[in-house]
Amino acid sequence: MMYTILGKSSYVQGCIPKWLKGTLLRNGPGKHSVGEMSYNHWFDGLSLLHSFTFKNGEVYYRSKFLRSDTYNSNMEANRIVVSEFGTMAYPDPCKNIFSKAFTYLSHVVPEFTDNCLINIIKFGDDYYASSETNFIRKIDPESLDTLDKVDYLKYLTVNLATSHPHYDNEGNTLNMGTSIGDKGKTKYMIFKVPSKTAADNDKKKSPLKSAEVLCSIPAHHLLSPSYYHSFGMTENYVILIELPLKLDILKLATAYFRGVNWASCISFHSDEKTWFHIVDKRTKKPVAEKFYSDALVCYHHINAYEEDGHVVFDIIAYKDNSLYEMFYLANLRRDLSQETRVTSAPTYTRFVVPLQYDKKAEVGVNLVKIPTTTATAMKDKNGEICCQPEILCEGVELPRINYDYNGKKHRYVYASHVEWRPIPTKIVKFNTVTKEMLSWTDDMCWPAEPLFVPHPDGKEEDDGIILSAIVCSDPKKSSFLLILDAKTFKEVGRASVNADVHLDLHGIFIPDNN
Ligand SMILES: CC1=C(/C=C/C(C)=C/C=C/C(C)=C/C=C/C=C(C)/C=C/C=C(C)/C=C/C2=C(C)CCCC2(C)C)C(C)(C)CCC1
Ligand SMILES: [Fe+2]
Repeated sequence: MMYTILGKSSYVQGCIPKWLKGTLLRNGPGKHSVGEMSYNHWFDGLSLLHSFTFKNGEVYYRSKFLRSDTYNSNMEANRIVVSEFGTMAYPDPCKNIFSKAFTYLSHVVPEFTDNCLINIIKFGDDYYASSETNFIRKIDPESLDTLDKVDYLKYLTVNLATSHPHYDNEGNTLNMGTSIGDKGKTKYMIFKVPSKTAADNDKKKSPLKSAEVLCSIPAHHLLSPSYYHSFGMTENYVILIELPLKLDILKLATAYFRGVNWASCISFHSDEKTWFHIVDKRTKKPVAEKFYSDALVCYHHINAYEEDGHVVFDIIAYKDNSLYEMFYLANLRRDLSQETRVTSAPTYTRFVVPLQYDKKAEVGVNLVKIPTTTATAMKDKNGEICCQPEILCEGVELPRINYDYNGKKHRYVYASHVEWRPIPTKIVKFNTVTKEMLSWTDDMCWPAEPLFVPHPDGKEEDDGIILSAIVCSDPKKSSFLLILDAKTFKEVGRASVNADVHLDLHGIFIPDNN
């Protein structure tokens, strides 16, 4: 078993920029078996936090498991006793189906997992490890200790919430969640947690106490809300994509005693539309027009911005949900043969939604008036607007931008390059205007999501560096933190870590402003 690791990097090759001060804090699945039992899916693994702290040109590494209730219960039982999205767990495996059903019915609303393995969210001055259930776990960003267990349901009626919030210019956090069956309605809720609140004076109060619902959008179908993993935000609008990738509430409610995992209650409907909801933050209402496109799956929004009366939003899109299938451990263990590869590549996709257009325009006339894009939007015979995207490139995932450009027109995107396998081998910088791609790769190196840190005196969008934790699959070499010049994508330095580094998912950089 792995314990806390804390140490100074054993050696630094190249250099660590003097101005780089702060902590890179990341989250991801770090343990996929407990005792004799294993999870079914890579996204189910127990959260392992790790951090790289930059101080006086040196790098300090730290790693700790999130001591969630899920982690503690599993460790105590020496097996998996709490269900995750891809693994249904039975605390008492000896029970027959009837007693399982009884246990289930006597806990009509079972306690969901607090194994928050996806990302780190900042609410007010607090940092939380997050997943997509109603629980988040406050953490100490310095020691990586696990603190309070926070239930969104105490403050808002959200049963699920994303791990990819947005932060506005004032530092407020905006996130989106799904409220299932509250007052007979299933709806998507956009909520805002102010950066500075009355809770600042009372450190014991959660910043979520001041959470405010900006807008609620009813789901198209009461019993089958869509799954979403992130959303987009411009200066004035929030973009929610209602995917035809849907949760079936009736199936979810019976999954436990049917002996299937929750993931089997999600399905992709290739014959349905993908709806775009554009919410005006000023009026707190969605714009009246109905915008849609063909069926697609999206986990990560890249960025969104306003241009000449249009909302432009960039996402990583797929033709189906095969990415989730690819990450089942049985598929990962299998030799990566043709059948286990994703059947649909991640594509950098741009949609353009016209907000101001000639309302008398004929059916079939392109309403997009931005000359630099091939994305279109046309009225159909029902008066709804059908959008067709522009594809900018293929094979990129885990996208990051210079976050100072979030909501504004960006040019550069940093991402993992995906070659039809779940193993990352390359990170890239993509220029959305010239379509030029710069890349970094090295033998037996698996780079994590590349994160951009701006230079404090930077003038241009790409003035800064890229940080990525590299897992080295060569047992003779150690894993390291990679630093690239964001402009040239050339290596500035690497700091080797004398410990096992896990392949993580997402994280944030916390600048040290002192
Ligand atoms: C509360 C509730 C519940 C539960 C839930 C849960 C439990 C959830 C979880 C969830 C989760 C937990 C999710 C996750 C997700 C994730 C994702 C979506 C991710 C993505 C990723 C990616 C995309 C990646 C990629 C990559 C890598 C990593 C490496 C290599 C390469 C690549 C780039 C491919 C239910 C439904 C039952 C009911 C209702 C209520
Ligand atoms: Fe994500």
